[in-house]
Amino acid sequence: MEGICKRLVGKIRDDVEAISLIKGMEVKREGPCMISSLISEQLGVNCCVLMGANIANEIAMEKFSEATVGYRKDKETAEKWVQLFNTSYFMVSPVQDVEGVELCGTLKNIVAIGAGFVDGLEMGNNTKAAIMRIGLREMKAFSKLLFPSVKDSTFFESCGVADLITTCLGGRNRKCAEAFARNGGKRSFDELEAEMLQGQKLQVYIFNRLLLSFWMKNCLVILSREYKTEPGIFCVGRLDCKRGLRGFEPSGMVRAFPTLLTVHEICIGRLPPMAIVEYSEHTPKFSLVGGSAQFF
Ligand SMILES: NC(=O)C1=CN([C@@H]2O[C@H](COP(=O)(O)OP(=O)(O)OC[C@H]3O[C@@H](n4cnc5c(N)ncnc54)[C@H](O)[C@@H]3O)[C@@H](O)[C@H]2O)C=CC1
Ligand SMILES: O=C(CO)COP(=O)(O)O
Repeated sequence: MEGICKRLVGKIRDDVEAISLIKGMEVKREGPCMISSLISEQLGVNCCVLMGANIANEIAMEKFSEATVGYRKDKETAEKWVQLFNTSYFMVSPVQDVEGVELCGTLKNIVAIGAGFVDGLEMGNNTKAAIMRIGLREMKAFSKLLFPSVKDSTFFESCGVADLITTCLGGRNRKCAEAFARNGGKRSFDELEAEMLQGQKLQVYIFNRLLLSFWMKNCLVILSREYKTEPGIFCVGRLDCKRGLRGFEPSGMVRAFPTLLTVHEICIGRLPPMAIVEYSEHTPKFSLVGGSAQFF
């Protein structure tokens, strides 16, 4: 994104308004970076986001769907985006929660991989629904951990539960994950992506691959920062913000976000596809992130 933005610097007017349709995020050494923030910072413009249950070929066929515009402060601009995108078959609603909307569009892709594993293992609809529900709960918790301003209500908009459902039923991540599980994890995602997606790329696979390293490198930073404002809330596992990384246990993260991290472990071959249910069935130890009601 930075490379693309750099090419635009100096070529656009100051009063330009931007909107990002990119479902993903950059993971930098200093922490996660939302694409809308990156665009705002690089180009010095306000940037909203448009996310929702919007598999492209269905929209191209003008089948009815909904979408969500996430905005920061300026409702008037959000209303303009709504007016611009709204059609008789594409219904757009504004939500003042840019990070929440963008994180929904990002994190649902990880849950979709989990749903694909369930399909590949032929475990049925109840199991898939369970993974979707547990995944949604972890999406919300993880989003709020990153941005405490994220609203619960955002997860009930098109960008939230609706996008999660469509992606887990008909998306590309689900499709490749199904094939991955059918092959017992023996064929890589890169290989399956090249073979099955006809030039399309998996969504946020990179983020997924980096999830664990992101946690290792950054959770202390995030936790310490937030710890100052919300005492007692941000303790994962035996990580104690005051004591630094001493006593840090990756298993604490698994206990707090079993589904998101199990998907990661399966993708990199550390766990077999079947682990998706073995770990997800453990009740997440939300007490580990303390003040659990604030997240879940
Ligand atoms: N296809 C869909 O149903 C939907 C897609 N989106 C979003 O729209 C965006 C585009 O999606 P698609 O067209 O389906 O994806 P795609 O996989 O067909 O195309 C993505 C393109 O981005 C290029 N790319 C990747 N990294 C790059 C980089 N660092 N610099 C320059 N180019 C790079 C890839 O080579 C590829 O050509 C994605 O961000 C996706 O999250 C959102 C909603 C629905
Ligand atoms: O974001 C999407 C649907 O809203 C596209 O989903 P997939 O990337 O899973 O195909």
